[in-house]
Parts: sequence; C-alpha cells; structure tokens
Amino acid sequence: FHSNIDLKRLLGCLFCCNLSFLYLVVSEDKAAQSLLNKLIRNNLVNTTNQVEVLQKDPNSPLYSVKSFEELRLKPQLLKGVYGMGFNRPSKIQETALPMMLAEPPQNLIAQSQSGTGKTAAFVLAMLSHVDPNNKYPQCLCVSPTYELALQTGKVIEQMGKYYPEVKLVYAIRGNKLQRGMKLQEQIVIGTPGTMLDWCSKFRFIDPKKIKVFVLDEADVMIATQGHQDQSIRIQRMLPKNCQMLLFSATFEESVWNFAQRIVPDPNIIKLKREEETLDTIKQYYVLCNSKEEKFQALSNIYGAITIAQAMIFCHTRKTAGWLAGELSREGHQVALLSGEMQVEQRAAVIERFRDGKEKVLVTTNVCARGIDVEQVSVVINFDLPVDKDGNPDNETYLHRIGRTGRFGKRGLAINMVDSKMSMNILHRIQDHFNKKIEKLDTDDLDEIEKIAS
Ligand SMILES: Nc1ncnc2c1ncn2[C@@H]1O[C@H](COP(=O)(O)OP(=O)(O)OP(=O)(O)O)[C@@H](O)[C@H]1O
Repeated sequence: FHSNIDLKRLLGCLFCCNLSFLYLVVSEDKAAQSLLNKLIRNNLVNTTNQVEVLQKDPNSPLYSVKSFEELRLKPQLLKGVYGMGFNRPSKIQETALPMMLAEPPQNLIAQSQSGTGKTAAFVLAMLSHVDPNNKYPQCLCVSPTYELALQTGKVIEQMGKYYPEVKLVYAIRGNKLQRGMKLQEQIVIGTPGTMLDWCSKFRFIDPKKIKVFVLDEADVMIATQGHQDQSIRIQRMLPKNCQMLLFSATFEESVWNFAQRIVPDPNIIKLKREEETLDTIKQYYVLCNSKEEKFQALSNIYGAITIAQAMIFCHTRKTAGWLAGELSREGHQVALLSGEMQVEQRAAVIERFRDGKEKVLVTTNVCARGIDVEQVSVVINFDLPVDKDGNPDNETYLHRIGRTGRFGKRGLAINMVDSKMSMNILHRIQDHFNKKIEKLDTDDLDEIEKIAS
C-alpha cells in the first residue's frame, strides 16, 4: 500500500513539462510531510498563543474546559483518554471539544499547526456521538491518503480501547467488499474517492444516517486533484443536521474557500503558529572554494568545539550522501535522511536522532522541510537554501535555524559559502532579516572556540 513517493517524484522529473505529473509530486510531498510529522511526534507542541474564536452565534456563551471531566464523557472514553496519557485538554481542545460535543451539535472549522491536538479532538467527538447499538455507519472521516487515514484509525482504536462495541472500517482502495453488503461498523475512515464510491456507487453506506462528517487535513486534501470535488459530493449526500467538522494545519484562501463549501454555518477556531525568530541565534559564514574545503572547515569546527547535536543541510542527495560518508570515516555517528527513503524509514532516522543515538543528521532540503528537531543546537547550511529559481529561500532559512520565541534555546548557525553566487545569496538573507551574519575563519582555532562561548 505504501505509495512509492520517489518513483512518482522520478516520473515527475522525467515528465517535468507535464504539469499534472508535477502536481502529483507536489501533493504527495505535502501528504508525506504530514505523515512524517505524525510519525515522529509523540506529544503536543508547545504554544503560548491564544486561540481565536469566531462563533456562528456571537451571543451564545463560549465554553472552554480545563479538564476532560468537565466534558461529561462516557466513562469508557474518559478511561481511553487518560490511558493515552492525556492529563488535560490542549489549547485547541479546550474550546473545540465543548463546541463539538454540544447539543445540538455545532459545525466547526479549525486551523492549527500539526501536533496541537486536532486529531485527538475529532476522534473524541466521533466516539462520543456514535450509538454502538446501531449497527450501521454514523461517522465518516475523510483523509487525503491511505497512510494518513491509517494514523487516524490508530488514534480511534487507542482512544476507543475501552469501548469495544464501537467498530471501525477503512474505506480505502484495495479494501474490496462484496456487492450488495451493508456496513455494520459505526465509524468509516478513508480517502475521498473510495468513500464516495461506498456511499453512492456501491451503497455500502447510507449517507442519510451519518451524524458526523470529518474532513481532516484540508490543506493537503486540496493539493490532490479530484479530492476536493469528491469531498463536496460526499458532503452533499449527508443530511442537513449532520455535524460537519473540518481541520487544517494552514489556512490560505483556497483552503478557506473549500472549507466554506464543506461546512455550513461554522464556528471557527484558529490557533496562530508560534513565531520563529533569529534573535537567540548566533549566525556565521565560512568562505570556501569547494565541497572538500567545506568539509575541511566542518572538521576544524568539530575539532575545536563540542557539538552535542548538529543538523547539516545539503542541496542535493549526492552531496548529502558524500558528506555523510566523509563524516562517518572521521568517526562521527551520522544519520542520513535522503529522498529515496520511504516515509517510515525517514521517521525512524529522525527518531533515532531525536533520541540522541546519532549526533549528526545530514539531510537535503526537501526531506527536512517542516520538521522540528528542537534540541539541535548547531545548524550547518553546507549549501544555502535557495528556491527553484536560485533565489534565497528566506522562509526555509528561518525555519531551519530559527527558534520559537519563549521556548527557544540559544543556537548556532554556520553557513558555508563557496562562490560569488552563494555570497550574494548570503547577503540577501542577511538583508532580509536585518541580522548580521559574522565571518568565521575556520583555520583559526581560537576564533572557533570563541563562537561556542
Ligand atoms: N490533551 C492532550 N494531552 C497530551 N497529549 C495530547 C493531547 N492531545 C493530543 N496529544 C498528543 O499530541 C500529539 C499531537 O496530537 P494530534 O495528533 O491530535 O495533533 P494534530 O493537531 O492532529 O497534529 P497532526 O495533524 O500532526 O496529527 C499526539 O501524539 C497526541 O497523542
């Protein structure tokens, strides 16, 4: 089942004049990124921001809860929640859960970054609303890919551990059912195409009996051609009083337009992402003439200061592979994150690095975009981040080395410059952030030692 992301990317390159191929590659990347984040995250992201709430009816009181008890959950579900190690609702759950569990049910559009507790919230809502005595589907949840659906399914299974009467089925390609059968499971989770077929073409599901409809990862969903229309067609088959819930990590205009078509009369909850800043980061650049010289500079740095954990970014897979080899030969414990790896393999590499089993992580841009490895104190741009036109990619630069304000530890960033062009990129990055990037002479041990103090 695991989609071979790299084969598709390769095909995308071969047919790069064919836009639809390119489209596929981009959307696969988004889904892969999202899956990767899910696989490596095992706790909530910290946030100091407040949720913004826009109520459908501004006059109705706004409830928020500080404990799961206040939600009057079924005892089996409360046990399930505590069994997962949750002590109290996350920021977004504080407001989203009372809305989702209210009677009559309310519709909701919620946006917050990955890892803030959205999945756990809607899973709890689905489990609370089903009637296990009714042996037919009552909740539908659509996800952009099979793998993402599976992850949500796992959360349903964990949270519903003490509520075994509630059953779950996956509406995914490859799960072939006998014609004419009717599903008995109360929750159906799957991808839009198969879900639509099961509701209309095969009628395994009676859409008129659905009480809760969840659309997860709306931003990833609309990046895949066809998913948007399929989702809307499913939504149109559902009864008027069905609760509609939509979740997204980002909220650009296209997502918002889609959300409004899926969710009528919504309450809206938004949680701003924690801003990243370069304020607590010391930034340096090193002048070199070749990749061998860059490696030598790196060795000198390693020789002069103790680096607990470093992340090194390269532009191409080839450079990353070469550098990882050179570093290993010098006796470093190196992890390599490369594009040809499957998402699960990538997650395993990042987890080992997180656990401190490896001290250096060498990676290409594509692989590490959007991944937070908070404890890394040194980031090395072996190649500076540029976009496809060769312009500085300021956003990636900030994301790689920036820290989120209050939680941020001090950090060190070293940029390797090996040509006039990369010097120009460096200057533009420096101007963009209006923060000086100091020159570092890596042949001068004393100077290197100073940067660590
Ligand atoms: N109230 C809570 N207390 C402690 N941990 C929680 C709580 N809610 C969720 N988590 C955990 O935090 C992590 C992120 O939660 P969740 O997957 O629900 O977030 P998300 O916003 O849906 O992110 P993603 O889209 O990446 O899955 C998970 O490991 C989850 O088990």
